[in-house]
Amino acid sequence: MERNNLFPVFLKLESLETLIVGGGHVGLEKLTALLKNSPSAKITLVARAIGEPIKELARKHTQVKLFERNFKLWDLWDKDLVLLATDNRQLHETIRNFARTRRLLINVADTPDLCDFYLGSVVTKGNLKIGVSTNGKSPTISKRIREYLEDALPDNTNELLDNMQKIRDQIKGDFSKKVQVLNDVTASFLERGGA
Ligand SMILES: C[C@@]1(CC(=O)O)C2=NC(=C\c3[nH]c(c(CCC(=O)O)c3CC(=O)O)Cc3[nH]c(c(CC(=O)O)c3CCC(=O)O)/C=C3\N/C(=C\2)[C@@H](CCC(=O)O)[C@]3(C)CC(=O)O)/[C@H]1CCC(=O)O
Ligand SMILES: NC(=O)c1ccc[n+]([C@@H]2O[C@H](COP(=O)([O-])OP(=O)(O)OC[C@H]3O[C@@H](n4cnc5c(N)ncnc54)[C@H](O)[C@@H]3O)[C@@H](O)[C@H]2O)c1
Repeated sequence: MERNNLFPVFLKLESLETLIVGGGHVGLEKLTALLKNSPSAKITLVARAIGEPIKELARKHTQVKLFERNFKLWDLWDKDLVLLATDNRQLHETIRNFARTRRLLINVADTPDLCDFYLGSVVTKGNLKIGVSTNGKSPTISKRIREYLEDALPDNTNELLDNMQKIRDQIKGDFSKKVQVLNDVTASFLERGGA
């Protein structure tokens, strides 16, 4: 059976520099996804024309910097992550090739072959976060699985995490004893809908 070989990570976007190129519909989607997860993400968005919804978002998140002009290669110089969302495929290929020489990680809208990473559907309940990927097979199924998990996870999930942190801090003894206690107290978490 084919399998998903992508390696998931959870990035601290407040301490990384992210560049988005493109200020239309897809640029807005990517910016929204980043800010929804990481409201303080450091993001620079460059586009020849920037739509009003993006300008509105940038007014609410003052660390987001907008530059309404053509992309320039030096936009890549101080960046860690790059997301391309223009309507110019040739430009995407050129930027992608240059970004790779600098070992930048890049996502190219609608072109999985040019992506080093994909965005996923994201379930968030307080401190719990679950990322969903279908390996690019069907973003719509990712969205459906997100909706299913959002519904299925108990509302008190974050309370449970807070309680677990307290228990973790209190348990004394060696490591294996600690792991055993933590496993015992969570054994029936999903059956009972919370501890
Ligand atoms: C998860 C999510 C995150 C986000 O973007 O924030 C995301 N796409 C979302 C929605 C969505 N995107 C599209 C539709 C229309 C229906 C459809 O085509 O299915 C819908 C559904 C909708 O909007 O209802 C269009 C589309 N998307 C891609 C292609 C190109 C291709 O597949 O070749 C095309 C065709 C464009 C065209 O027609 O030309 C490619 C990618 N989209 C991915 C992520 C990556 C794979 C994730 C995975 O493995 O699951 C990947 C590979 C790269 C990337 O973008 O990172 C977000 C759900 C947010 C949520 O949870 O609600
Ligand atoms: N809108 C969708 O839902 C959708 C769905 C599937 C695929 N796509 C594809 O995704 C791509 C982007 O779609 P969109 O709807 O966001 O397009 P759009 O026309 O709304 O936005 C394109 C953006 O790219 C900017 N741009 C173009 N050349 C530039 C340059 N040299 N430097 C800086 N900025 C530049 C434009 O100013 C604009 O902000 C297109 O290729 C489209 O075919 C879009």
